[in-house]
Amino acid sequence: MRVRSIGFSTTLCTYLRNPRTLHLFISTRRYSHFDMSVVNKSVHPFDKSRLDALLNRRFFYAPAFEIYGGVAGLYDYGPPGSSLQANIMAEWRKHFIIEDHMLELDTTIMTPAPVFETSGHVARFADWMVKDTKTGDVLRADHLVKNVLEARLAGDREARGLAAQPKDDEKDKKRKKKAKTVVVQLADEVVKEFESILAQLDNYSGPEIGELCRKYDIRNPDTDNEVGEPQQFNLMFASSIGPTGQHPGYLRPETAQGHFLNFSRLLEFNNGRVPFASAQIGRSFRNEISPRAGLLRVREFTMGEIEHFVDPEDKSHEKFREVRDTVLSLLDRHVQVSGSTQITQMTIGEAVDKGIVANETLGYFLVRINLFLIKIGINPKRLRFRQHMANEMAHYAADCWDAEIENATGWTECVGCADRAAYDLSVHSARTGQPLVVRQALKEPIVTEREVPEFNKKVVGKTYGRDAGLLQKAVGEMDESQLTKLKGELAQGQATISAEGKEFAITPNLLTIERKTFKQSIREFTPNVIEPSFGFGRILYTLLEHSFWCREQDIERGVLSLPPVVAPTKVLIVPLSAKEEFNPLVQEVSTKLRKAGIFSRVDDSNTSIGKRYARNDELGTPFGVTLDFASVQNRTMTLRERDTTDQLIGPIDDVITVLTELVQGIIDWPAACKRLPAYDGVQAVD
Ligand SMILES: Nc1ncnc2c1ncn2[C@@H]1O[C@H](COP(=O)(O)OP(=O)(O)OP(=O)(O)O)[C@@H](O)[C@H]1O
Repeated sequence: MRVRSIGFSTTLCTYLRNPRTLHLFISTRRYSHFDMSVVNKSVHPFDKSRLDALLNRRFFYAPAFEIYGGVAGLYDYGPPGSSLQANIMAEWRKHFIIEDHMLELDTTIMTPAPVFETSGHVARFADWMVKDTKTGDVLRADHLVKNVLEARLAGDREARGLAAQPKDDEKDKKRKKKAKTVVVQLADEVVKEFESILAQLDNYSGPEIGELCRKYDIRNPDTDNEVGEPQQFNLMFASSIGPTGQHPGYLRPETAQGHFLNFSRLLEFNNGRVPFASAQIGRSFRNEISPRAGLLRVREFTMGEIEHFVDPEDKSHEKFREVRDTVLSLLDRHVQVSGSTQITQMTIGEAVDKGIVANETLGYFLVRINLFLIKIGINPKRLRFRQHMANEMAHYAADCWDAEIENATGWTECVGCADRAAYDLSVHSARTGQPLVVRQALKEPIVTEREVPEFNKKVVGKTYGRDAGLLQKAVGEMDESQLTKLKGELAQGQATISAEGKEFAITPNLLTIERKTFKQSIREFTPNVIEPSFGFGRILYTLLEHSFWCREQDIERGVLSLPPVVAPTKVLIVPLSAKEEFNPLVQEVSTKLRKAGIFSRVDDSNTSIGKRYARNDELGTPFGVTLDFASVQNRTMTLRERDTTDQLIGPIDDVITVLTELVQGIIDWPAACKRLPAYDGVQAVD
């Protein structure tokens, strides 16, 4: 056994030469000033089929009900997928709920129909679909246009000899397959038109999409048949509650309504004060039209939603100062409407000051979302915030931004962040008669004066009989200046009022108008809601894509460079031999790691150590410790880092201390290399 000690800079160089570890290194906050342009030049270009095979082989997830033939858009997660999702959600709870003292909820999935009638989901939670005119196959209208136009642009690029950039290869291959790309050169104006349509496709209404299909002869790529007019399809799964079937209900398509319906209780819990936020992780269901994109579009998925309730007259955020200087990649609506997808790098402070992002609270959440995604391992170079265009946004929303992450299928919305104004609370309050409002004691009471009309009811009734109500209504609707004028006329003895074609003569014994003083010490208002809404399945899948690479020397050796914070297993314990004398040591290390709160697994399978590590590289296990004969004699063990395959060695307890700090994110690998000597003894491990 040979022990070699190397300096920090040598280790750091090895670490930085590897594009994957360089990415991890840079994405930690401490090194965020590094130039990211060198990242993602992986030796082997990304191959989605290899990743899919790995995820299937290692049972990250698989089609549900597979042995019955499966159902599109329904997936089961296996052991590593479940752990990965659980770890992402645990980090989400820490990053959002605990950091900002949010009030956590767990509300029901089954929801009575009146709730979704009131929220507008029954009428409007729909996508546009088109039917193949001959086979009746159903396609989502906007996705059809997107796929066909993108395929034509890919065909044009090929015809012009502009071989797609390596980065686009995967996308182009997929599109060609999906939309039967033919290599045809398009006129320059047509290319511009297509690019402009694609940049703002979300802005088109159903009938407008129908026009696009006719104008550009967009057909079903599977059959080459024409498609019919777009029709709306409601995405909610309908059900009924109770044995009589008389109480219709729906499986919720988002968790948000559960927050709004509990608003009064939450407000009371928060001592009657806003701002505050509620948060919930839970399942949602959407009957997607044609889910064919793996975890990116499914019919049942887990969401994390935050509803931040804020005073509509003050949407500042007390922690905005802390995040002002954070630079985000923004794609605002004006850029998209001009047909471009050019991203602007801008600090959130500047974006809010210039009115590009509507308010500080929305800006604060965009930064927090950005931080969270980078922390769990999303590549910041492939993350942008896209603002909704006017038609894309709900009519009541004040502003809306999507965190989009680039993957092999293009840019995909993974988090929506909307300012929903007062819409939800107002409609539920109007329907139920329950006041969903904040009552705020004013520091200084507001004193106002105004003219108040008072009828002598007996006299009015006697004089005008049934028309008395008409007269009272007309006076009641008068504004301040009309009342002042009427008061002046009455002071002269008599006045005349017209209402609905009738004339009423009035005298001071019938109506008096007096100036009165009013003191208001309570302000009542419906709070506005800022809503960040996360889909964990989409985040998990894009994270797997961003983490996947193959070793330079062997394309068959896939690695998932998941950061320790989310990796399903943090440490692999590898006894070099199955001999019984190793057992007490394996037990000891395993117990010590468990006590340190580190999830580890023992791999004592009867296979070579290299194969055991390779298997765990595919599972994203960031660290491995090897126990060999020297360990039994000297109580030392080696520590291997997944991405560099570098190894260190030290006394068992020292290695566990360093490991604990690595897993908790207190130190990174280069720092660990300063704490323990390098080991290059038994090279067979790789
Ligand atoms: N069918 C789905 N499958 C997986 N995740 C989804 C699905 N629909 C929505 N999500 C997730 O829930 C989040 C919030 O939902 P939201 O209603 O804003 O999505 P959406 O605008 O309907 O998405 P899309 O336009 O892609 O259908 C999304 O950002 C996404 O992460």
